[in-house]
Amino acid sequence: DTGSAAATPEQYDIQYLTPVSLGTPPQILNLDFDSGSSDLWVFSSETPASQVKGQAQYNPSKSSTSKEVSGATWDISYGDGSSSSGNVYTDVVNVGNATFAGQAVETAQQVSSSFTSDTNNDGLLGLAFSTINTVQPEQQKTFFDNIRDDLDSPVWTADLKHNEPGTYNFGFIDDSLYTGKIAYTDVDSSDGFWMITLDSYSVGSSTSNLSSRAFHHRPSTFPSPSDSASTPLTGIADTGTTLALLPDSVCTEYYSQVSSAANSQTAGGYVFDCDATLPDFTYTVGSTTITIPGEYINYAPVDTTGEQCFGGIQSDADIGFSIFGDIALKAAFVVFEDDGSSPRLGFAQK
Ligand SMILES: O=C(CCCl)NNC1=[NH+]CCN1
Repeated sequence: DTGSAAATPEQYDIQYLTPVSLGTPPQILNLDFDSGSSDLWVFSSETPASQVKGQAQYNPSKSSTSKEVSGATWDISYGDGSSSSGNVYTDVVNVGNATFAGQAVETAQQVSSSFTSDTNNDGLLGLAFSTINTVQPEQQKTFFDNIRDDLDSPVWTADLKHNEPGTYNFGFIDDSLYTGKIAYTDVDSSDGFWMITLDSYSVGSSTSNLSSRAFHHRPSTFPSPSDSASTPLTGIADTGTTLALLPDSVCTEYYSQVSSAANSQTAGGYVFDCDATLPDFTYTVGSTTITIPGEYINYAPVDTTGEQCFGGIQSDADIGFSIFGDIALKAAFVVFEDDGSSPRLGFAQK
């Protein structure tokens, strides 16, 4: 079995929506595929009308294959402070022809205001590890965990793009979607996330040739060997988070290259003049180097005046790890591989 479906960005690539078929006859909802969480939940006939603003709603009573999971409930909160909760059914779920008959479909009886106002988002499809699925008393499996053994290969891939539709594939690696080689790195799934360590990063036109060998009489003004060219970054690959949330030291290093940049309390992060030229941000996984173009990091205007813009790189302070969100992932072809025992993440240029 394999599946392939489009990942279409909302404005400013704030999130990517993918059509999913639920039930019999098919009910199509557009869901946010989220490698940072593990619940498949949908706006439903059980969602109060006051909390629905244009979203499509899954109606289990209109599906001949839905079954209520008696006594099961779910309740989830996300890193951005949004939340939702409700009941649980199983039903047929089809993503681009990859199908599972008994997928847990979590129906929302409550959604927080940011979901209500997100009118095109009909729910989330979690793709982190099932150990953090929130259904009680019997935890449920993610769509990927359910279909993994039926897939040609135990992988799903993300080819997210800037301001244009990309692709989520299940069960196969489409070699036409990337260039060069895919470099893999081990995943620590102990917290339920696709947590990895990037080998290094660099800001702007790389100074990484200032290796200790090349400048053994390095003037004191040159970066020391501990500079970014060899500093690792540990964080989660999270398709459900819009920005790249990185350590304060990295943010300081990055925005020190942008003369108009300031860390604004009122805006909630680093802002700069919208006409600023931003440096690229590069990260490496093994022998593969991924460059996020500076223009991707000029994320969006702060307000309708369009004078100040909000950065795509922001601080990961108070989270405990970095979050490599869409800003970081859309520059790469990303392979999420899990054979059930030793998960890996693969990165390639494209
Ligand atoms: O919640 C997180 C961060 C986990 Cl540390 N990512 N996924 C998501 N979905 C909606 C908003 N954010």
